[in-house]
Amino acid sequence: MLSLLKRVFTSFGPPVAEKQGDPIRFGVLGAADIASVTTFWSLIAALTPPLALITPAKSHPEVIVQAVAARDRIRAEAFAKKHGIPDVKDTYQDVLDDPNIDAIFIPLPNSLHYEWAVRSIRAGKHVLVEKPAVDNEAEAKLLFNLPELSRPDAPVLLEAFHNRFHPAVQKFLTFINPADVVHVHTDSMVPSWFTSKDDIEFNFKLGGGSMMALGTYNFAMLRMVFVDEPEECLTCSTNVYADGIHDQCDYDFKAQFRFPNGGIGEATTTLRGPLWWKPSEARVTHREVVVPDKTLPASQEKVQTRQVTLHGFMHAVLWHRIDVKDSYLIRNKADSRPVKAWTETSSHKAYTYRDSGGKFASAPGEDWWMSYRYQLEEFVNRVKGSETQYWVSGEDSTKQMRMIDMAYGQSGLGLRPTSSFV
Ligand SMILES: NC(=O)C1=CN([C@@H]2O[C@H](COP(=O)(O)OP(=O)(O)OC[C@H]3O[C@@H](n4cnc5c(N)ncnc54)[C@H](OP(=O)(O)O)[C@@H]3O)[C@@H](O)[C@H]2O)C=CC1
Ligand SMILES: O=C1OC[C@@H](O)[C@H](O)[C@H]1O
Repeated sequence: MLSLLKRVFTSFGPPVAEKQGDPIRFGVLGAADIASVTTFWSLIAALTPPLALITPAKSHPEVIVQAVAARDRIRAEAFAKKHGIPDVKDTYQDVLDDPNIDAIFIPLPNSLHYEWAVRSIRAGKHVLVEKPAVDNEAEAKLLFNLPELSRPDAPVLLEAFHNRFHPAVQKFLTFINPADVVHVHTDSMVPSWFTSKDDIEFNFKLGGGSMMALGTYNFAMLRMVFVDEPEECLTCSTNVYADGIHDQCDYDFKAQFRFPNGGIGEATTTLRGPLWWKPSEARVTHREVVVPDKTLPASQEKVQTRQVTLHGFMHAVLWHRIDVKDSYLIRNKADSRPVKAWTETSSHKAYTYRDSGGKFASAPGEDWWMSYRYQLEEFVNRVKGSETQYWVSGEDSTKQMRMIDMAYGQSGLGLRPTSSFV
């Protein structure tokens, strides 16, 4: 308990690193802050820039949050003062036009990601754009194939899929054999008192919907578990506020996808969940496989069925647990009659890559690093031309948007609208 408190406390108030070398100077577009809070969701939303960039930047020796702009300058000034950001600009474009700024963080409503990412890249800036990267696959194809991105000195562009960078998620994947996966259940939620109809998450024009806000994390887990893309969205049922205004924005959904190995991936999310928050969960069931066992007579065989569950795939720094359950059976080959059955279970945690071992074992990190901090580490590595251990490519983000489109297509709510910006 003490170590949990210490870890969480330090993750929100990390030690401040002395800035060194040639730090990357970030500009932030938008200044959502506590002043604009009306619901718990808007509190979380107001925390997006602090969580995703400002806090992680404190402990990173090569990152400075240099400038911010908001639609309202007074609000931007208050935000800058509160977070110790030196420069306030009058407009988002002014941030992009500042030669002192190297990288742009885009925590705007989803429908504005495409436009401001394109503008930033055209201004020669590196870009960290909030998830979902854009509104739909068509936008993703345009954004991630911008000619500026294939030049030798191309800027770095990353969809801020923070949880994927956390060692817990990577460790979880090491227990899975993708070819043998038959079923994956994923769920994520926030309680109903977190949200209100007025949140941007329920505004269709701004790219709202629970699949965009939370479900995309479930979808990414499915894609990572199968190491493949879904062939079809079999079902997608949704609920909406049917009031003539919010009708196209799901406040919850349940979708099922078929993957190329025949396995089924299921995602369910709600922005109007029960009172108590429940950590996100990914539960993977493998098919039965024969395990060689030389101690058995030739007439018998040993089979194993594995289930792997990651509790807390979104906010692993707060708490997570990986449960591995192997069910074994020794049976007669001739008539499948069971001879002996038993179960072996183990639980694992990985707050650092040292803990997780495997191919990323040498990657840096502390147990109090949030997923956002791990993400920032890799973003900086890319910008500096250093090796990255883990990355979410533009191709990956485009496939992610294709999956979201599949689900919205199947749901009948329709794809999120494409930007008119060219
Ligand atoms: N990684 C994370 O932890 C989280 C990520 N997100 C993601 O962050 C992004 C922003 O979502 P969220 O934080 O909920 O958003 P907010 O409602 O807090 O809005 C973010 C900012 O968007 C700006 N904005 C510009 N145009 C508009 C407009 N037309 N309507 C409303 N706002 C506008 C506002 O900036 P200004 O100050 O200039 O007025 C506002 O501060 C989304 O992509 C979401 O998916 C959301 C929650 C958590
Ligand atoms: O995108 C998000 O939305 C919901 C939040 O709980 C979460 O922190 C964030 O990543």
